[in-house]
Amino acid sequence: MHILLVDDDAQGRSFLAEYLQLLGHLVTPADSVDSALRITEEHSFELVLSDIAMPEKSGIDLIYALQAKALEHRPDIVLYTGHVDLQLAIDALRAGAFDYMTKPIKLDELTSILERVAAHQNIRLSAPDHGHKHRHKSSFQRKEEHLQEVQDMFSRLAGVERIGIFSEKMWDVVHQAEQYHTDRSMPVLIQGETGVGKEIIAKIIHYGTEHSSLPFVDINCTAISPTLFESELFGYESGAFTGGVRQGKKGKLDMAMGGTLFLDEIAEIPVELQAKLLRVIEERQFYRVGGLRKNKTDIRIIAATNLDFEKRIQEGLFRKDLYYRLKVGHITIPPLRERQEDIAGLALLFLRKFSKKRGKQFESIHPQAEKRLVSYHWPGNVRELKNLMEWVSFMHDGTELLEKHFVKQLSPQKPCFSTPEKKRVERKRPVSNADILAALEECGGNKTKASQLLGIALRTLYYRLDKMAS
Ligand SMILES: Nc1ncnc2c1ncn2[C@@H]1O[C@H](COP(=O)(O)OP(=O)(O)OP(=O)(O)O)[C@@H](O)[C@H]1O
Repeated sequence: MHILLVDDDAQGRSFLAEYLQLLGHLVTPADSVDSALRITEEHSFELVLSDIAMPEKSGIDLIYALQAKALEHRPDIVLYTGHVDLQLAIDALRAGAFDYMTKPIKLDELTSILERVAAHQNIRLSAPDHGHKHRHKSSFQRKEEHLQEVQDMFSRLAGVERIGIFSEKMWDVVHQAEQYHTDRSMPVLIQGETGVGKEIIAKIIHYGTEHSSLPFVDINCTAISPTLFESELFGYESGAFTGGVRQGKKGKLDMAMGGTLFLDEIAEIPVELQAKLLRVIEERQFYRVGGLRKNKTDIRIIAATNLDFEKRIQEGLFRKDLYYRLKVGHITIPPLRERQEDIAGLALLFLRKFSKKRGKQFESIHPQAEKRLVSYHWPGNVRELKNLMEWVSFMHDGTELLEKHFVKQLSPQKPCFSTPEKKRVERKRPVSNADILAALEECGGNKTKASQLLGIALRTLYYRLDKMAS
């Protein structure tokens, strides 16, 4: 890579330059932000590696100045600083830095960042070209190679199932998650529509880069009744309930000790439990149901929601103090339709995975089919795309995914049922699994239509289907 190295300290600069050259990179040094900006007018770089604190302008000023320039090729920017300051790191990442390091720079950390920048730059260079069929195909093949590289890296880093990241917006999200991983005391709130990948990001925050073997315990706040919620979360002492286990039971807080408690769908936690949860987070201790002894906690809290928190607060359904306590760290995952660069890569990843599982041949996606996938609005986000690819590899076979394989499954932009509200009011009993299957059949497998027919949220339908499948 061609690296622009910006540091006012000549000694530090030459030490770093020497190391980067030893790794085979071409290094251009600069001693200030202004001189770096002048150099970028004549040369193009894959990486700008810069100190944050410099006498006149800072590394963060450099990010903004580079963003304002119409560069032919956009470099990734990595900043470093002598102060361990999480806020500064967050500011740098928010400004658009690719990553952040603290001095003294650890060479293995630097090497791993360089590898990630190289993979990221490769993805940029292989952005799909929709103009010409043959160019399109070769760019797709290049993308497949990089996809492999990136997936391998993520399965290694996060210790979770293979994930695909192809858009800059998602790379930014992943970098923020890795940054939050470094401070366990900071609660993190993840917001985003249903199916965008909030749980995956929660796992990256938890597992981080060193494959944490500490527990990751999740609790779905919508799936448990208020009475059970308390015993699920706090556990109970022996004799607390008639019918409870004689020797008592550990709660999720106990199970998550030393690790992470992931509170999914947090905005829907009953109001009466919010004060108790706030107390646990603030005091880091809790009572079991029926217990007299205080138990200490040492857990990281990550919460997620797809609801509008501000609205819940205004409606009196969520405590403001708990909201602010949870969102000390904060990540928003954009919906899939706002990161279209992810769609083709993820579709191919899922298509191959499910084809392999079912002994089918699917290997690639026809450009017309890709165009259709990319232009669809994906109300169920990545989960909907994943389910669609599973359905296709179940129903069809071939080497290339064609538009006709899936087009009938896509829901129209506008719901086809004009009176979903009326239907919702008419339903008096809870939706059973049989109702769900019947609705899906009636709607030809289209989940958006089926959820409207049933009068339940699309995400509730996905949740119920996941439960039925497991
Ligand atoms: N980047 C990705 N790569 C691979 N799979 C992904 C990615 N993002 C999401 N998925 C898959 O999509 C599905 C939905 O993701 P996840 O459960 O993390 O979403 P969520 O935002 O937590 O949804 P909900 O709000 O409904 O709980 C999962 O099966 C997950 O594995």
